[in-house]
Amino acid sequence: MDDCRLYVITGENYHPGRSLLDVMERALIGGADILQLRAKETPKREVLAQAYALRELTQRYGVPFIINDHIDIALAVGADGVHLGQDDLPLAEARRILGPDKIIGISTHHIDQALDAERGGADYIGVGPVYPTGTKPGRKAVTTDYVREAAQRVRLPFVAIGGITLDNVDAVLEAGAVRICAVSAIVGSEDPAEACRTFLHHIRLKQMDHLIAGSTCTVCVNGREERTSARTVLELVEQLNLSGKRMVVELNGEIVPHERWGAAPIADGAVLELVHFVGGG
Ligand SMILES: Cc1ncc(COP(=O)(O)OP(=O)(O)O)c(N)n1
Ligand SMILES: Cc1nc(C(=O)O)sc1CCOP(=O)(O)O
Ligand SMILES: [Mg+2]
Repeated sequence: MDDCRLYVITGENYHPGRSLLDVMERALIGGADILQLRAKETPKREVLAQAYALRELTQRYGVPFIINDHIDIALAVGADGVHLGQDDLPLAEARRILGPDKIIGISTHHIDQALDAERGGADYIGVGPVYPTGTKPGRKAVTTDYVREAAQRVRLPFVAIGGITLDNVDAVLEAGAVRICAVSAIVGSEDPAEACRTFLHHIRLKQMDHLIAGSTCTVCVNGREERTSARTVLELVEQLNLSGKRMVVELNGEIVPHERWGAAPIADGAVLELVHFVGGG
């Protein structure tokens, strides 16, 4: 999952007259590096047949294959894992059934759900819907604010999903996503291979921006912008020559206990308040 950048999900209603296998193979040719079978309105036996066919296709391209919702189908066809939502089988049960090696992805719409999934042993999370989308009508968009929050606070790989198109993907990447997931913008496009190539081009350009900016990021410390290569609160405190000082550290509005400084990640845009006690008595 770490290396995946472009996650493509099936959506048969988006390509009338073109076969599922043809469209998904075009996505793979364009560089999709993880595929999910999601078929909400299809009879289960048909989903099973589609799953066998996509298992064979993804194996040919050496790409992980995930089944949405149906753990039994994932096991039957030897898929690499499943994707589960907040109302699907709980993560712990799914892990018990699937064992330690299968990939389990969990949809999240709020940071608390993301942190729960992380603690519960998910392999990745979905963060969305970033924008309103006809693929999940009626779902409130979480906006790029949640993407930004996930980028700062979640250590697990996450994929941004929901209403992402070639017109808005830069804003999602700018918010800190490094993995993009899409249905309609890819399988509904005239040329899914070209759509994938263009998504990947945007993703790589953003990766290059990060490299060019070096390994530093901009954080706001007590109201002042600082560039830092620190990746944790502990490293930042050391870089500011404040080690050993009695201090309370607030990261993005939350106090970080001293024993967690070494594990508290700092990402671009982090806001820190370092309250440093001077003198005694
Ligand atoms: C990568 C990814 N993220 C989110 C979802 C949505 O899953 P869920 O919330 O269970 O909703 P349905 O897809 O089942 O309608 C997903 N499938 N994949
Ligand atoms: C299936 C799904 N899950 C979402 C979530 O936020 O959990 S958004 C979504 C739809 C993604 O399709 P499109 O790229 O066409 O908007
Ligand atoms: Mg589901």
